[in-house]
Amino acid sequence: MDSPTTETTPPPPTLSGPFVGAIDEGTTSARFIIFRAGTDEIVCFHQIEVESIFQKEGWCEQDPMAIVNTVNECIAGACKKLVAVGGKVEEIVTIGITNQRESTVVWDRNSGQPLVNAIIWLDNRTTSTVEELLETIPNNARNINYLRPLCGLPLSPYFSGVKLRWLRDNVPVVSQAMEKGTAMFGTIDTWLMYNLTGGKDCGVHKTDVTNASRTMLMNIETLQWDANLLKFFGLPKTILPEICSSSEFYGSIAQGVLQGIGITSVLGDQQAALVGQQCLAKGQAKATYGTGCFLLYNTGPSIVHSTHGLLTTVGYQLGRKAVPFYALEGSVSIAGAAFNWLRDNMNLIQNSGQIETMASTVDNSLDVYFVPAFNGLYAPYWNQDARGVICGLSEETTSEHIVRATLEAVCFQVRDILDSMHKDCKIPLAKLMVDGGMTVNNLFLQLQSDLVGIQVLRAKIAETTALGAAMAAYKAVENRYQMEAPLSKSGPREAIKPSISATDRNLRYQKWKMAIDRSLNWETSTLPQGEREAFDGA
Ligand SMILES: Nc1ncnc2c1ncn2[C@@H]1O[C@H](COP(=O)(O)OP(=O)(O)O)[C@@H](O)[C@H]1O
Ligand SMILES: O=P(O)(O)OC[C@H](O)CO
Repeated sequence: MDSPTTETTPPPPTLSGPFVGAIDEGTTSARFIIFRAGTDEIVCFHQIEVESIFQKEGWCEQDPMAIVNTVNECIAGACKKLVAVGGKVEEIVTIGITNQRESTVVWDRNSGQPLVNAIIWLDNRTTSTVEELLETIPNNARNINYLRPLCGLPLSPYFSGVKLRWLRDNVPVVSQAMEKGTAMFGTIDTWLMYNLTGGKDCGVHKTDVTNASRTMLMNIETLQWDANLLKFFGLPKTILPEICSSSEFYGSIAQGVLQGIGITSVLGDQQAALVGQQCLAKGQAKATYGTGCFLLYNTGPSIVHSTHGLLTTVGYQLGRKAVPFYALEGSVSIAGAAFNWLRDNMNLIQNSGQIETMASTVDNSLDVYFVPAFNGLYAPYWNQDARGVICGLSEETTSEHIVRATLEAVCFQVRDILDSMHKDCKIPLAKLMVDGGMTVNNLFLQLQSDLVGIQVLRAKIAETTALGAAMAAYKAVENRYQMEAPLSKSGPREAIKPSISATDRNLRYQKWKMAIDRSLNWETSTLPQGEREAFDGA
């Protein structure tokens, strides 16, 4: 008789914690990433695209409930993967939130339901609101920098206060709720926090200093809502969340797989990337290239007011009693988004993997310059009437030249910002830390280094934004954690150095400036009298 065989099942894999989770709710996608605590090691993650709704030209909205549902799906998906690789969800010690900034949600205090779709940061329906607000500035000054001493920002459709004012003026359900005291406002961090911690039943209504610094309603010195700013925008204080530091206990998750786990950090995504890149000392800077591109320069505890078109913003405040660190920011609204446009509107590419291949088949852009000012130009121009232009087309121009010119457009916009930073801070940057979706593209990073004449250092991991939120969250629960300590054991960052001459670089930059001139004020430019009559009569 055969002896019975004993079937041995392999023991399940084990992976010990502690772990830290980070929600990164970006403009194009949401993700939940689980890190090994205190390191940049990603254990697993789950990512889902979020749909934008374009109802009218220049408008961009998202469904607030879809944002919450997507984040919950990402959390569930990543936790499932954690278990699959042998980890335990109970070993997630805390989580952090990082988010697309300025995007504005208004909801009802009683039902917890949104009153309107979220107005996304790059929506420019509020151009006329800015015009109306400019009219109210004393002495007919019409100065976009009027509020800068208070909030560090110029008047622009970009910021939440302007979007809220538009909602008050144009959506009766919002203005009525504001009058009755039943409206609640939040940027995406606040909306997520409220829902994750229990919604209408017990959800906390809080934001952090970095997100609040993008509303135009927070005083950049006191870090509190400012009565004069609220009066200027005609908004009631009752709608506003409590402002907290970027690293402290906010509340606990009310239900789902992470029920009971605390949320201990909140940072706007660009500030989170500053932390994730460990730009934690004055004089360090990073650029994140995603939908838009955002360059932040750490100015330490001092507030530097830009006179060259940059924003003054809170970089981070890592604890209730911690000293806040500030940053100068150069914001570019269209970076990777220009490639989405080449794909969806122009059919020039099918996917982002093709960008580098196509652009590499030509030696240069054949003197083509593309200013993708689809919704105006942000820093340093702040010209809401600028529109996109492609200059220098010839019979020889091919799709490849246009794809390459699109990469160069992002690089030139970063040069615009670095020139402003140099003027504001006097010290030129020696190197630039880079991260974000576009930085997988090697040719792009070489062009960036060439066109600015600076060494570019690629981040070790692509998810520096989520990492920054995870670091700030862990700091709130683990006293011994040193954020400045080396995160990665995998050697130094990859450095990309300039390979063209200064003369070549400057000539190309002059051409870029000529293209910028053609793009500025396009929307409000009038035809000369004779031509206008001919046009009207046609
Ligand atoms: N290889 C590439 N070359 C250039 N751009 C790219 C490449 N891969 C992705 N992108 C761009 O990067 C953006 C996505 O980056 P990501 O950091 O995920 O954005 P976000 O945080 O804004 O959601 C998209 O706009 C996409 O067009
Ligand atoms: O979605 P991203 O990464 O392009 O970031 C959006 C910014 O926070 C807008 O200010």
